[in-house]
Amino acid sequence: MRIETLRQRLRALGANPRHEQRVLRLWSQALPQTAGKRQVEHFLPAPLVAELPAITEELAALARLESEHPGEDGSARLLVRLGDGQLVESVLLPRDGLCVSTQVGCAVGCTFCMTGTTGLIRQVGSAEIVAQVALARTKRPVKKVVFMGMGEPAHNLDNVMEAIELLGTAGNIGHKNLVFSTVGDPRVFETLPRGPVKPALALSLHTTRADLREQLLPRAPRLTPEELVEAGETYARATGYPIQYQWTLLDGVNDSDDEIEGIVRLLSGRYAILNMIPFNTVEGMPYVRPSWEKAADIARRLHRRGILTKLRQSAGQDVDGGCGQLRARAQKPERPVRRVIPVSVV
Ligand SMILES: C[S@@+](CC[C@H](N)C(=O)[O-])C[C@H]1O[C@@H](n2cnc3c(N)ncnc32)[C@H](O)[C@@H]1O
Ligand code: SF4
Repeated sequence: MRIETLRQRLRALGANPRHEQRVLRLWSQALPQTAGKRQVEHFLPAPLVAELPAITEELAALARLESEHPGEDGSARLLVRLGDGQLVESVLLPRDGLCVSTQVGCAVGCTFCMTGTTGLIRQVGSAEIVAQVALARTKRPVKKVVFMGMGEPAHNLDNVMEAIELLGTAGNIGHKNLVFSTVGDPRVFETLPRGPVKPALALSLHTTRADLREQLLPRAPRLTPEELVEAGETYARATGYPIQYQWTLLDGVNDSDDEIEGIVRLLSGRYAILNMIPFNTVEGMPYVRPSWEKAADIARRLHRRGILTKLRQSAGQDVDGGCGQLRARAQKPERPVRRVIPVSVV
């Protein structure tokens, strides 16, 4: 469902913009029903008050908790069932963060990502994206939302931008705490600066070699690493937030000395943070997770060369590997849970 459809319905029931905002705030912030009910009945037009229980029930049905898989680092993976029965993953991150899904499946087909193996199944509607946040907020506070779950936000831009606008206003999330993660697409660099809520941007770079990037991200738009960084820098300067470059570290593939030199060449002097994430092993994929020592050594070398580098353990990893694995296992219950020993983050 689109948020715009919900807004139209509220307007048809007599809501003015303030009423609309109030209902959206109660929903997206998962505010307590009792306090909300008193406020709502006091402020809203009678036809809307009469319909509110049905609307509240419909919004709750957009994203229901299927199962919860706690990690050992304060994170938890949530398997979420959407209204039509499709499953997506959200992840409760340490420090009040939440990772949400923007598509069921993904058309980009990155060769290291479980979500990419199915192709695109369907878009996640803007209201379903916000519903993931509302659901998470019934469990714990959410002050940061990263669009790093299943799917490519650039391929579902209208829905993602609509959700961002709501989360950054009625949803009470600071704009720089909304993180749009993408393989990069010219439409992203045109659309994001124009929105009323400008999110922070994470660009999944993974290599400084255009030919290797085409192999690893077979159906990503053909922007070269240089073009990506140039467009990212313009956005960073316009918003005042650094670009987070994502680098899934694949042993023997994108961890060479040449790549390190390429990163220094590309990112020196840029308003940027490099997030290195050692590959989360996905069954059947031809990649190896580098040792933590090797990854830490690369991060230290980049630091010494002036590149702000963070080595990250992706959240919830001890309950399952890369994004989409929990969903894949739910679809095929015989798939075993792969346990990985958690290690500290540099
Ligand atoms: C799942 S994607 C979703 C957002 C967007 N499609 C993108 O690629 O930026 C978020 C991040 O997860 C990373 N990722 C996917 N599969 C991974 C794996 N098996 N191990 C480590 N990181 C992985 C991607 O490289 C990307 O940076
Ligand atoms: S890493 Fe992102 S773009 Fe690539 S297949 Fe996975 S979800 Fe899609």
